[in-house]
Amino acid sequence: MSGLAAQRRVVLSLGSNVGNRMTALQSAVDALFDAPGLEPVALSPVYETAPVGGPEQEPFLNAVVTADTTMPADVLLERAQSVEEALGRVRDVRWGPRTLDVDIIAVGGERSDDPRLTLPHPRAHERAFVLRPWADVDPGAEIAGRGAVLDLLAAVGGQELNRRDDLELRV
Ligand SMILES: Nc1ncnc2c1ncn2[C@@H]1O[C@H](COP(=O)(O)OP(=O)(O)OP(=O)(O)O)[C@@H](O)[C@H]1O
Ligand SMILES: Nc1nc2c(c(=O)[nH]1)N=C(CO)CN2
Repeated sequence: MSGLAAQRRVVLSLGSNVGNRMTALQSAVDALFDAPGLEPVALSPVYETAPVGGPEQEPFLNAVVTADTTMPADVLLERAQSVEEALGRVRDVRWGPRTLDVDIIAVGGERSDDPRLTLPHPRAHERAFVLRPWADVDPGAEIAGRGAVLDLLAAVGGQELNRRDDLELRV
């Protein structure tokens, strides 16, 4: 999958529901953009969200980050996973609690069904905690093969989320 790639817009989803959640999100932003290769475009507002799926667990803080890059998608995944590991993420329970989760939602219009990196993210279209902050920073966004983010958001029901205007990510 590696090789030269054109510049394209990438969409990353950040989530935390263990420990100091805001510190985890801000540290993730710092680490993602610390190394060269990823140019920040926008940081969404921060939302407090009820857990979707998995065991009973604490509420999450979620946000979306957009950036431009020429990095191949698999290198981007390595960056995302190394940021998760640096923040102490232990992979145990599926959809369970985590200090930091970095999901790659989209890499331009690329599509992949490789289980190591599925693009667009296979569950993004049904997650208000991804769609709401993404639409905040890019109201015209679309998920390849699924449709407009705002239409998808309107179709998702019953996922509680509250915008936390007292919290702000910075780059
Ligand atoms: N678009 C993607 N973004 C991040 N990881 C992905 C993606 N597609 C496939 N994966 C793979 O999914 C594996 C599990 O990821 P992770 O532990 O973050 O899942 P999760 O956050 O618990 O659940 P979900 O995938 O529903 O968000 C990773 O090892 C990774 O290789
Ligand atoms: N509210 C919320 N729920 C989740 C989240 C998340 O980030 N926020 N992440 C999950 C696995 O990626 C599963 N469920």
